[in-house]
Amino acid sequence: MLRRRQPESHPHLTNRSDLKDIDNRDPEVRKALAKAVRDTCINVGFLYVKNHGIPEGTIENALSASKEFFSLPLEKKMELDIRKTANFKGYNPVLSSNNDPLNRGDLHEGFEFGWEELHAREYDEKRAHDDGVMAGANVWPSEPAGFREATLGYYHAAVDLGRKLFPLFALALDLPEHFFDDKTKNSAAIMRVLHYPPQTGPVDDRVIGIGAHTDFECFTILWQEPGIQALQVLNKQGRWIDAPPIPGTLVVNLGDQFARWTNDIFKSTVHRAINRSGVRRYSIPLFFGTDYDVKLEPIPSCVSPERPPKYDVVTAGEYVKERLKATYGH
Ligand SMILES: O=C(O)CCC(=O)C(=O)O
Ligand SMILES: [Fe+2]
Repeated sequence: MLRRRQPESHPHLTNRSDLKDIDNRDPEVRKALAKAVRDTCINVGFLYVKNHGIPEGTIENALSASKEFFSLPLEKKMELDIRKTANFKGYNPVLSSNNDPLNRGDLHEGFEFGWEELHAREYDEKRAHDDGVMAGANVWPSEPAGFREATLGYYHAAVDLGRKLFPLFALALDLPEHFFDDKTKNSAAIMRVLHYPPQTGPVDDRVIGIGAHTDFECFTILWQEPGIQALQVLNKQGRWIDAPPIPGTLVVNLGDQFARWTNDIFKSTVHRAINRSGVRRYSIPLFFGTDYDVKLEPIPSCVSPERPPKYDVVTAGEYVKERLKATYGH
């Protein structure tokens, strides 16, 4: 396993974790893995994972389905306009979202959905209740054929990975490894497939692929298209550091819910993406939160007289919904 190598002094992020031991129950092995993750969570909040267990074919299927979807005429895609749903599911066209309030819009289009069984299409009442302000079904396009199955296939594989990462983060916080189990029963995970058209012409710093932001949930698992540099991370010195795609790896970055759970001990890292490659770029982030009805209360060991609670307590659903409203403007 490679250890952190001071990303501040590197043009590229280098933090990597090898997840080949993620299913190993040996407490010493798990402690070592958690220790490596801990350092990164506290100092950088962004790492690459290899041996993540999501099959290449699953990634390829989701990617080719989303490429086909994005190549449909705009009117067709707009039938599923994300602004038609109260729970922010569906399609957002180029420039319809704005992640950085100082910017003029994000130069990407996306399609967003949440938990759903592959074979039981009915939305069950219990979930609708537990999801509180975020309750509501997914919406799906009628074409391309197989879009739902291909994207949900990736979703479920990534959720399996996410479920294995929560215990690792708990260990990294010196908590019992099942600390998050009762807070993550419903997989409040949102997946987006994203398309960034190439950005050409005069540079306007206020119109980029996705403006500077932190993610809203606990952590994000991000697949980015190989061979295209676009993603950047803001380091402690306020400099943008490239986070290029590394074949065979996924990016895992921490978000605001973990910052809230840990009273800012875990870092919610500011990042952005700019596609000046001259070709289309695709990416697939999957955001893992605690269940929507769960309150984001600081973990007791992260609070002390010297470190008083930094955030108001809200439920995960209220927090995510507020941020989505600010991003999509409804
Ligand atoms: O496309 C990327 O590389 C980043 C996407 C992202 O930051 C997001 O959707 O929150
Ligand atoms: Fe993000």
